[in-house]
Amino acid sequence: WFVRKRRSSGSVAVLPPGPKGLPLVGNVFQVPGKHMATYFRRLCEKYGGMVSLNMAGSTFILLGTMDLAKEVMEKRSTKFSDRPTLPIYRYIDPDQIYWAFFSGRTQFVGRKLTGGIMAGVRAGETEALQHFEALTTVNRILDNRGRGWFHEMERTSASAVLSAAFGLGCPTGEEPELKQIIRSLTELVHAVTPSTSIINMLPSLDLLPGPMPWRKWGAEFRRREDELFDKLGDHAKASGMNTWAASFANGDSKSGRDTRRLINIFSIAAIDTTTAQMQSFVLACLLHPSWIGRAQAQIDAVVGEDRMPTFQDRAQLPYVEAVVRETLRWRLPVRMGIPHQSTADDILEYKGQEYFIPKGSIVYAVSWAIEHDENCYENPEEFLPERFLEGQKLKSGYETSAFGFGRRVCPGVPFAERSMWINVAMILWAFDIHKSAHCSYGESDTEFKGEFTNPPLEFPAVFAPRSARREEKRDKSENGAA
Ligand code: HEM
Repeated sequence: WFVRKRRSSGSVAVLPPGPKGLPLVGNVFQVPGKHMATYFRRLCEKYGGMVSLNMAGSTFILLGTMDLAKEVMEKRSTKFSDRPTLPIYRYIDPDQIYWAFFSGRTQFVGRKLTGGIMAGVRAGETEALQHFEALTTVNRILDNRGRGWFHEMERTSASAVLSAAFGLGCPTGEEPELKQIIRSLTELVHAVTPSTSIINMLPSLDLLPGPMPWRKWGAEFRRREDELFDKLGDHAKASGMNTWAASFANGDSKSGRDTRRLINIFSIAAIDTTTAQMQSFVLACLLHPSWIGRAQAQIDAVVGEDRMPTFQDRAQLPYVEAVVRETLRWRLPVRMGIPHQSTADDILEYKGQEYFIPKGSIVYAVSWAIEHDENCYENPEEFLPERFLEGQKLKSGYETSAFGFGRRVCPGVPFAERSMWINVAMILWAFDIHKSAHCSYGESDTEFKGEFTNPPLEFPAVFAPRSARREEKRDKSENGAA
């Protein structure tokens, strides 16, 4: 456990500090099955930003400040951009179509294709459909008087992605493809949370021969997902539209490699995260409502009552932008990021001490600590959009850890931020959101799912239309992005 590296200068670098573990297994039994991010954050706070854990021989390095995460994952990205594999991946993704979990050729091709797609998103190509989805959400919440709003966030996030990726909008939430994709996602997120699958914790169990439950489940999961994505791909082809699936299907044809399937991870990575973010936005309205009046005053001044916000208003609505940023900071969906793995030994100087990071270390940029670092954010538990504003303008130099770092940074950022912006703008324009009479929802971890992505657990909320005029105007709103 006392790994040290002697430098040519004669000085000795040691592993970053961390809790004492047991012989052989190290800290394995100290890391909780759920809410790992909270445990990691506590360690980062206790040990001063950088922590190491011994997980039965493999080293976990936790980075709990923005500077550390940028130094390791951005400045040293040549050594820190691999992904650790979990034993369960072998069964759920034998062909490595989930490039988010692997490195090498699939990741390279995936990112190249995504670069082209996101250039289109930045140029506004998807704004019309994102506008339409947000408008549908407002209408559905109004029609249902707020009932089912929680799952509406799932519908709108999934429908926006399925429209862009496959030309398949899901306006009712009852579409079988939407239900299948959400079921798939729930199973996947559960399986890839390091502590929830038995062979992730005890890989030697995988030496047992025969039809073990994880093998049976993995094969069945893959079969179902392939069938679903084949169906979605066929739909995209038949639509003749300029979909993301079409770009993936045509991509990298020189090598003859099948790139069609890479769309799988690209679309599912988009849904759970954006859903969690929208649900946390509503939670912020319930638990920390003091800012809402200021946001609505700006929207009212720019947009008025006679039409709904559109992407064309974005530059005039910095407060909405600040709300999106604060939601991403306050309750981010992927609280401990997706880990990177190092491919070479390294030495890092931090607070006057040299620390050794051995090759093969599994490195977490713990966003849950980074975004609540008291040295960067005053009262980090409060929801205060103003922290991103300077007077009426957005502060310059915005940075967030919510989308990860370096070569693995989330490629979907332009799409994600547009979806969040238009939904937040329209919901604030249309509704006053309150706690329902019997809702005692709080902020503790018990109110969150605590897995790989970390949405709040379902809770009721009251969506009161702000005026009869808005209610009347909502479904007559023109598609302002077109
Ligand atoms: C609020 C929304 C989102 C959040 C918070 C989020 C967060 C993240 C994070 C933390 C990572 C890991 C980055 C790293 O390893 O350093 C990631 C990777 C990824 N995200 Fe997102 N994401 C969001 C939306 C999206 C969307 C909309 C898409 C696609 C349209 C997407 C596609 C992906 C893919 C494919 C990866 C894997 C990249 C790789 O390994 O090279 N995400 N995301």
